[in-house]
This record gives sequence, structure tokens and C-alpha cells, in this order.
Amino acid sequence: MNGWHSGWRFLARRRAAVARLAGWSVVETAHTFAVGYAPARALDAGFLADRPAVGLLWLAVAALAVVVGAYGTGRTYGGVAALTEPLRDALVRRVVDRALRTPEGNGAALSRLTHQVEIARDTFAGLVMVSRSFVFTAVGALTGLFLLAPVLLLFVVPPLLLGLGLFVAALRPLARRQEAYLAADEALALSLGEVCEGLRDVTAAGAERAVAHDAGARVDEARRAATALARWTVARATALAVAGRLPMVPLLAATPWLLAHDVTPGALVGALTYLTQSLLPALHQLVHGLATSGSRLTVVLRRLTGTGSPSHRGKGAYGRRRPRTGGGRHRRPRKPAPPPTAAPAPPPTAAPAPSPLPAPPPAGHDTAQVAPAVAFHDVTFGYGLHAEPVVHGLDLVLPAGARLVVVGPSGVGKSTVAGLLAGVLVPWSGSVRVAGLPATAQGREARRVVVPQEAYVFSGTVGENLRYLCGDTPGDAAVLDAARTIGAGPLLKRLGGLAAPLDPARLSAGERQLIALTRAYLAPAPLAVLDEAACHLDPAAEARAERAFAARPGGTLVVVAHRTGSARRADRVLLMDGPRTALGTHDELMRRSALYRALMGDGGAGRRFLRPTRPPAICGLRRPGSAPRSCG
Ligand SMILES: Nc1ncnc2c1ncn2[C@@H]1O[C@H](COP(=O)(O)OP(=O)(O)OP(=O)(O)O)[C@@H](O)[C@H]1O
Repeated sequence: MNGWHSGWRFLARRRAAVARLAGWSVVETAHTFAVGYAPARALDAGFLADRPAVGLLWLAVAALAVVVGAYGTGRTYGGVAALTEPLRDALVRRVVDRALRTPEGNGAALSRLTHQVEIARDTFAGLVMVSRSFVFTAVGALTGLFLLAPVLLLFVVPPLLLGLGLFVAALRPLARRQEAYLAADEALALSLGEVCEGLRDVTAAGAERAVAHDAGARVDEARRAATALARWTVARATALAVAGRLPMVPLLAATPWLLAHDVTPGALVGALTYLTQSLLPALHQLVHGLATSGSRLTVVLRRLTGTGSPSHRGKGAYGRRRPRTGGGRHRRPRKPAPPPTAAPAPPPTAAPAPSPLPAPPPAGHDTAQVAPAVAFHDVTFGYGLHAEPVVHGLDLVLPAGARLVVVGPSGVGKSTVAGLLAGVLVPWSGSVRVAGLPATAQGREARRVVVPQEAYVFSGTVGENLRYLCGDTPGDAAVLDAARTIGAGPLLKRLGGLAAPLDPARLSAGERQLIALTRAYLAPAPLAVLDEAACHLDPAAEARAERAFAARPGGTLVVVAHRTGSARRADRVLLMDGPRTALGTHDELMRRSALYRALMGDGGAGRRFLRPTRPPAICGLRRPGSAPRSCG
């Protein structure tokens, strides 16, 4: 109930605005009073007394009261704004401040939180309106009843108090159920969203049953929360019935007695008008407003002030991982992650020192002549502050000219290593250097070229696409020569040469990859990182492209591989397996790593990696011997 306390504190600090609001609300009270009292007088003093003019006059008073009341209601909105806008400003300040100060504060989170601020403001405004309206309506109606005939209060006040008491008693449990329901509903939506996005991995890993079980548990949870809420909603409806409708029964039943005891027909009509036109609608709004909007405001304020439970803060039902983890990692026990600046524990199995393989020094790159082409020093990285690290204390040194292939089960972090090399991901701890400089340092485009799986091709000429990273320096002959070396010669011929226009929509995925590979091949950067960059080519075409990159003079090549042939061709292989990594030649790893042998399967050089026949620990949900994952 922190939200309620803060709400009261907030109101207490704004007494002037509250007083102004109350002032305009009194006008509404007068209106409520008049809509019951004036018809009563119209009947008693006018129409029943054979004085229709007087009756009409009282009805005119009622009509005027409606107009004045509407004006008062209009002014109250301004008063409510004087309360809600400062609340909104305070919340926005808090949210932006938090987003700027915390590493979690990114644009998406900020936009989600500011959206919640709007919800808080609207809900708070709604609550102020309904609570205020009920209080002033009740005052107006009870005053009218008292002036019409004090005895009428005996029929209205006790059930009203009883109903309100019932409602107040039910409010807390109701708010808790409402909150639990919102949380369960949100967790279910998040969980199903994650499952839908991760369907590919779920199917590939044969994890349908496990995922269906998890999702089913969340559906059950949401159903239980909805049932519990429905039960308490009955209490709410009962309170409303007792307070708003019950008084009509004794009032109607006692009509003969009341008429016999000096209560006029007009007073009875006035009483019924108060009950049905004023008290019941105001009660209805109050009960629904407090029960629904009150809980929503509590939940939203908790989130905004950071005091909610994890699910309240909008985290995924499967934790903070990205949905892609779906197939392979749902069940892995979560370890508490270190803060980004903390030094990570050494990995259980440190990567062995790289094999002393011969590598030609690069020509024409001064820094690279003295520094290794690539150096990972004790690098730990994960996505998000509290996520498990994907890369754990990785040490890796590649001399210029080396050809490294990164392999491992799906989702283990191969592309993450490529991202760290590209300088687009920043390690939590440790350092990544390319040609002696931090991978993230300015001018990194000159040191490395990265080709992702989704090849980027734009509308323009073929030549513009190929020269995008190298400019005009290489002549047409050199560009055509590069295309032939990569294996894009026939494609260029079909397209009509360098000057021909290129329509990306008319290229197949493999053709786009050939364009992107040729462009990267022409780039002057000494380090090439191919992240499944040839997965749409056939094995022979892929081998040709990789060989071309490997033969670039002074160039260093890192390939995130999806076919076993890439690993066989490389002069060293980095096998990723969660906290365990292993570095060696293909033959060394075949001898010493069961996971590597399982990944290689029994296929030839052109086969895609097979999943391990016996899933190792990291592949918790993988189906033994399941089909290899397609790269598309
Ligand atoms: N931007 C991201 N935000 C959060 N988690 C991410 C993000 N990118 C990757 N991950 C998670 O990090 C882990 C490693 O992902 P990565 O793409 O590096 O693996 P991979 O070995 O290249 O997988 P694949 O072979 O399927 O391409 C996975 O669990 C993935 O879901």
C-alpha cells in the first residue's frame, strides 16, 4: 500500500490545489442537492397543490442546477490537472534520472517507463475524480434527504454505511488479487511472446514439451489469479448492492407508513431520485474506480519507484534473457551475474595458449606489425546487467595472418565473439584489441571488416555496391578480379557488369552474400570477420570464398562457422562451450574434445554442424541427434 501512502502525502503537500478543487466540487454538490430537492418541491408545492406554475418554476431550478453543476464539473478538471501534472512531472523526472544513471536505462526501457507514467497520471486523475465526486454527491444527497424529511435518512444511511464498510474491508484483498492478476497476466503475455519469438530454437531443440509445460504453468497461474479476483469481485458487487440498491427496498415497502407520517409524495420521489440518479452512479464509479484503477496505480507506482517484484519491473517470464535462448537454455540454473565492472571469476577451464602456428606478418600496417591482429584478454560479456555472461574470461591471441574458426552449439556465443571483435559490443571486463587498439576505438572500420549473415545490398549499381568499403582506389579490373576470386564472377556477368543497376529484391540470399563478401574482400581492413556470411552458398562456393579471404595478403580471418568444412580448413579452431572454451587445431580438438567430435558428426567437409549426439550440459533442451539448424 506504499502507493496509497505516497498518494496521501502528495495530496497533503498540495493543500491549495485540493482546496480549489473542493470549492468547485461544492458547486457540484449544490447540483446534486437540487436534482432531488427541486422535483420534490415541484410535486408537493406545485403540481400536487394545483399550482403548475410553481411546479414548473422548481423544475426550472432543477434545470438551472444541472447547467451550473456542469460548469462546476468542467472547472474541477482544471483542479484535477493542478494535482496530476505535478505528479506526472515528478515521476518523469524520477524515471529519466534513473534511466540516465543505470546501465539498464536504455531508450526502450525509458519509453516503456514514460508510457507507465502516463498511465499513472490518467489513473490518478480518474481516482481523484471519482473519490471527490462520491464525497460531494453524498453530501448533496444526504443534505437533500434531511431537508425533505429527516426520517428518510434512516432508510438510506445504515445500508450505505454497511455497504461502504463491506467495500472498505474487501478493498485490500481485492487490490492484492487485482495486482496478482495483472502480474500473472503480464508474465503470461511476456512468456508467450518469448516462446513465439524463439519458436525456431524450440523446434530445433525438440523442446516443445518443456516449453508447453512452462507456458501451461503460466496459463494455470493466470487462471488461478483470475478466479481469485472474480471471487473478490463478488464482494465488491455485494457492497455496491447493499449501499446503493438495498435502501430502495425498505423505502418502497415503508411508503404507506411514511405517507401516513407526514412524508410527502414529493419527498419520496426526491429520495428515489437521490438514490437512483446520484448515489448509485457515484457509488458505482467509486467502487470500480478504487478497485481497478487503485490497484493499477499501486502497481504502476511501484514499478516507477523501483519497489516492485521482478515481474512488476517488466522482466521476461524466463528471466532477462533474450528469447533466442529459448531452445537451448531455458532450464539452465541462473547464477548471479557480476556487475559490469566486477572482475569475473576465472573460467573453470581456461583457454589454452594458442598453438604456435606460423603466420605471415601483414604488410603495410605499422601497428599490426608489432601487435597481434586480435587479442582478447580475460574477456567477460553478457547481455544486460543481471544476465548470465555469454563469454566467460576468454583469452585469445591471433597473430596477423591467422585463420580462426569459431564453432560451438547454437546460442553459445559465437556471434557475440564476432560482435566483440567488431567493437559493437563492449566487454563487461577484460579487453578486446584489434591490431593493437581497443576494438571499440575510433577508426575501427579501417582495422576490421565484418560480414554478417544477413548481407546488406542497396539499390545502386553493382560497382557502387562492391566499392562501398574501398572507394575508387581499385580499378575496375581489380574489382572484377576480386569478384572472380570470391566466386561472384558469373553473378556479375549475369547482372551486366559493374555499371549495371542492382535491384536487391531480385537477388537471392546467396547472391546477396556473394556481393557482400566481394565488398568485404576489397575493403582495406586487415581483419575480416565472417559471421555465417556464406551460409546461403553451397559448400564449394563457401569454401572458395573462405579460401580467398584466407589468402588475402597480410589478412587475418575469423569465421563463425556453420559447416564442418570451415573448421577443417582453418589453422585454428575456437570451440565455445559456455564457460569452457578450447583452442586448437581441428586434429587437436578431434582428439581432446568430445563436444567437438560430436559437433563434427560424421559428415564430410561440406556438411553443416550436427548437434551433439549426446547433448552436453550446455545443450539442456536439445534433442539428441536433431536436425542441424538452418542458417536462414
Ligand atoms: N542482443 C542480445 N540481447 C540479449 N541476448 C542476446 C543478444 N544477442 C544474443 N543473445 C543471447 O546470447 C547468447 C549467445 O548468442 P549468439 O548469437 O552469440 O550465439 P551463437 O553461438 O552465435 O548462436 P547461433 O549459432 O544460433 O547463431 C544466446 O543465448 C542469445 O540468445
